[in-house]
Amino acid sequence: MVRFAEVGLRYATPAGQPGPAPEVLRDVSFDLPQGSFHWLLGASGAGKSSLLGLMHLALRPSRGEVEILGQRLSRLGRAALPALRRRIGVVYQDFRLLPHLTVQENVALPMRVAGRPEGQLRTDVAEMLRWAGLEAKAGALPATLSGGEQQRVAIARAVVTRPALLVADEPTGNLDGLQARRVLALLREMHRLGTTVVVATHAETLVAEHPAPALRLQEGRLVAHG
Ligand SMILES: Nc1ncnc2c1ncn2[C@@H]1O[C@H](COP(=O)(O)OP(=O)(O)OP(=O)(O)O)[C@@H](O)[C@H]1O
Repeated sequence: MVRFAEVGLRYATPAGQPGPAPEVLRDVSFDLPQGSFHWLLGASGAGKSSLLGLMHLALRPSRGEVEILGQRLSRLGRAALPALRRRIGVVYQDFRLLPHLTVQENVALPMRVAGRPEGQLRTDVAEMLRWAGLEAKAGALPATLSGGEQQRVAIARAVVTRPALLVADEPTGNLDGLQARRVLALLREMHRLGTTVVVATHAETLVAEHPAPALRLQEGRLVAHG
């Protein structure tokens, strides 16, 4: 489902700096089975966001092989990337909702982009809003919602197209304990429904409450997997 083999990642060298930038991920190898749930742990700067960026195809490895949903990136042309990306849901710490669109319109957006018919779109969006406990907020703009509500909109938007892989980058980082638990409950529910889920976090309390296999990074290297 997700396979990394000897992966290295180096960002572009900033202009005016001599030599290549250092590798921020080094020799990272692991295999995540379909339908698994994994925490992604590590100190600030360890490389968690970079690793997630590779998983959701925002980045390409500088060396090694990344295989996502059975597709090897090294063999995938640029033209094939958008279709593969649409099978991956992404949730960010800062929600990244479109501020001028209502909750309902934000959740509908990936379906519009995928060209789904209007009828199916309305049914699926309504179902997602119910699932995320947001029916009463369907017509609201993001700025009028709490952080926890905004993150639940972001999750609904990430999963409305039923992605096979869902990655979340510090999804509870801006939330209090109760809101964080509600957000995590939605991510766990997606896992129960068969989605492969990876959640990067610093929230040790949540991790302790929900024991699951973890990938642990230290200075760009994978130091634990299991
Ligand atoms: N766009 C970028 N260009 C250059 N270097 C970057 C870029 N993004 C991240 N880095 C560097 O890569 C390393 C890993 O950063 P990354 O954001 O992946 O870590 P992280 O574990 O997610 O940290 P945090 O928990 O603070 O979000 C850091 O040294 C960071 O400075």
